[in-house]
Amino acid sequence: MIAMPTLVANTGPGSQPVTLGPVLSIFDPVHIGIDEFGQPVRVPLIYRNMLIGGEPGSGKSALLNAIVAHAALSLDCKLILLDGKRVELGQWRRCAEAGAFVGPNMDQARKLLTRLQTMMDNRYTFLEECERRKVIPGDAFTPYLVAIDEIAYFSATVGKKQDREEFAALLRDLVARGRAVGIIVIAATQRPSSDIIPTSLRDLFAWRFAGRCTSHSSSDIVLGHGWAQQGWTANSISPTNPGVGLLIAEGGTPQLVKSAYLDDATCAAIARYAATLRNTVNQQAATTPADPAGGVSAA
Ligand SMILES: Nc1ncnc2c1ncn2[C@@H]1O[C@H](COP(=O)(O)OP(=O)(O)OP(=O)(O)O)[C@@H](O)[C@H]1O
Repeated sequence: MIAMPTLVANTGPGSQPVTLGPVLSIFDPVHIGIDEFGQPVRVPLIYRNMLIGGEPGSGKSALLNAIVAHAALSLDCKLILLDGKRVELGQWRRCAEAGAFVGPNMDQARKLLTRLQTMMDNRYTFLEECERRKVIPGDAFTPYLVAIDEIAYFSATVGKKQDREEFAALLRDLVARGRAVGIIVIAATQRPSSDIIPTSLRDLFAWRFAGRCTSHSSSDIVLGHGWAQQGWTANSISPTNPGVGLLIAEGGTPQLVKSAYLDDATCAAIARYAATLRNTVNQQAATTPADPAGGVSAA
């Protein structure tokens, strides 16, 4: 595991470095909750994607926020946020890249994913020329975490059919090809139906979390066909226990997890702290071009 470094910023020529506080790394496993035995559940997200499904109120946004919190505190990761409701991920707006917080605007969503797709292709060209297969810690390529709450808003609800199809195709391409170049997609949907999550798309997500679902088949749409018949169904989760869900990894068996929960005040406090860290790093990078580390180092 990569150690949690402390960010040290130089405040100007001749001044003493200022310690800002600890930061995380997106190359570290992300704490998403506890298992049935109260043990922490940490999932590696780098080179992977996660699909979060479940009925309204099952705790999807809460899990998404816990993951975004880790990414926001990881200064080796950039944030792209798409949130049709604006308030689910809104607290992280200042941590996102410029222009990379998209609310209920299909046009902006398509343009953002198109830019990401172009960047992904450029990164592959670079890796190919360097005879490498993937990004690594400390690389010139910073990983991106793309959080979407909720997929169906863009892929099935708003805009023209052609635009929705284009959005779905772009998302599929990013999920399919983005992993090696450091693009991590975490997407939530309250409609785990086959028109929103076709098997071909679901199977591209290495991690899948099914919060309480209204039916066995909705649960299977998230986890994979046949799990309900084997007794693993998110339909049996109590509606009075939000945040509980079944987590499955590629090729694994579902595991019961209670997701970590950050209330609004805690989320806001972490977001403010992360935004301050990020601003400091960006300012240092802008004002001290002669220093290859931008005047900021992780010590
Ligand atoms: N892990 C958790 N622990 C405790 N309470 C939780 C947890 N996750 C969610 N909750 C509670 O459940 C409520 C609903 O959660 P959340 O908004 O994440 O659901 P959702 O599935 O995203 O709903 P929607 O689809 O309507 O957006 C939260 O406001 C919170 O009170």
